[in-house]
Amino acid sequence: MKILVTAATAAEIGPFIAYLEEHGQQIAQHTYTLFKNEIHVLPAGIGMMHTAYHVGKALLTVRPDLAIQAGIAGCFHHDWPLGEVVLIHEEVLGDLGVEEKDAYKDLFDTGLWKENTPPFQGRSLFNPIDRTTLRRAKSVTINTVTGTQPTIDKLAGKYAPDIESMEGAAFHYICLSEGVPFLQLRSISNYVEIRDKSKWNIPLAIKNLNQALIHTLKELTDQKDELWS
Ligand SMILES: O=C(O)c1cccc(C(=O)CC[C@H]2O[C@@H](n3cnc4c(=O)[nH]cnc43)[C@H](O)[C@@H]2O)c1
Repeated sequence: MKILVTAATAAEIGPFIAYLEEHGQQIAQHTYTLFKNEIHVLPAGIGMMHTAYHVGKALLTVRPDLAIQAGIAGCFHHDWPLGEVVLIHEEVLGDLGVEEKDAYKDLFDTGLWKENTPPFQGRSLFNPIDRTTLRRAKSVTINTVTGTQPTIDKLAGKYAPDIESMEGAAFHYICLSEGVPFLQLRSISNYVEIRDKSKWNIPLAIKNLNQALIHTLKELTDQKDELWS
């Protein structure tokens, strides 16, 4: 299988790249063989714009059989442990819309976007693949990391998300539009709360994310024939 592995920053998949260098074989720039797969590695940049451009271009040039987005993320639930890796099965957009009086309306509320316009189902971008042992989670994608109580209340009340990232919805949209099977793995580095970066545990989140990524690739290789049936 040809597999594209993308992250916002190289640091998030640093241990995975080190693993590829040690256990795989480099066959071109950013390209390795591992477990009989051809792995293309792509740090795409933070945010939806960079993800849309770089991942979109890679889908068209590499034509992978599977795309994996791996990254750290914020979590809305304080009883989900820092460092847990989850599989995102549903994505929504959290800050694309208009402010009107005291209310926030997204583009579906305004009528500028219509529900169920492909690849949306309702107002969400779902991943039809669901075959890992990881906890499934719903994520909201935003442009500004949430750090105040009114924004937490707005997002939690409107979308009931588990997780927050800055790229996930763009990744789902691109892969669904191009018909490329995909997985989005997110490791919890922090809680979505009033901002205090000293409480984030990025090293733990990155360590667990990369272990889960390697484990997932091994599992996928073993289950290759039944995965897409
Ligand atoms: O400071 C560092 O050492 C460091 C190392 C690796 C990555 C980073 C990042 O800042 C990655 C940005 C990336 O993280 C996602 N993220 C993480 N927490 C949240 C959140 O609470 N809300 C939204 N996004 C979050 C996001 O997808 C960024 O792309 C720093």
